[in-house]
Amino acid sequence: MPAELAHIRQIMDEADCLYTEAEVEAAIDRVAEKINGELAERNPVVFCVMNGGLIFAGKLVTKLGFPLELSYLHATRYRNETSGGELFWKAKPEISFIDRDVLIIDDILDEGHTLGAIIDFCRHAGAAAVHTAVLIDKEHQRKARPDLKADFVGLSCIDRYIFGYGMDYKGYWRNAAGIYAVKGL
Ligand SMILES: O=P(O)(O)OC[C@H]1O[C@H](OP(=O)(O)OP(=O)(O)O)[C@H](O)[C@@H]1O
Ligand SMILES: Nc1nc2[nH]cnc2c(=O)[nH]1
Repeated sequence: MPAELAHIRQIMDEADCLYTEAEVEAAIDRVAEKINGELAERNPVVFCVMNGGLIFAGKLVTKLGFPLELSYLHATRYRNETSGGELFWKAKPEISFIDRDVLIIDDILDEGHTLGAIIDFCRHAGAAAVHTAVLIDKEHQRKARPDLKADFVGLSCIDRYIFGYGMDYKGYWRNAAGIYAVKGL
């Protein structure tokens, strides 16, 4: 086994489980119920933020009981590292959302640079309203805009580097069926 892959396996072996699969699934159910209550009549355009938003968005939208259009955008600032840098747009939204409600779905609200920039982008591009859903909100005092909260939040977590349910450790373990914190980070 390549040394790098052994390290990736060891990360899982030593990680702390913050939320089990059952706990995350229950949180996704709760978020879906809230969105069904608030957006069912708004005909939103839904954007998954790639890559991390993939699992949460995929699971969430199947629980939304109203017609919606689903697409993606790709903005990244961690680029498989464990600390963030400049936001880089890999793909801007292709579906027009001028004068429409938009729902942005992402995995994690950490410092908030990513979600803030996406919200700004959608507003400047003519969205009527921008709604945001994140699977998990990390609790600390380093938020880029302390007033920026996601409208729909599944879970919250302590200030550690986490992976699973779409979130990666060096590009791996987005597939982990639970949310884990890396030992020592
Ligand atoms: O709140 P912030 O500190 O801005 O961090 C949150 C963002 O970081 C992750 O994306 P990342 O840049 O790692 O790309 P990825 O989705 O491909 O993992 C995550 O998916 C969020 O989009
Ligand atoms: N995988 C992962 N991506 C992030 N992006 C911002 N914070 C995190 C984190 O804790 N884990």
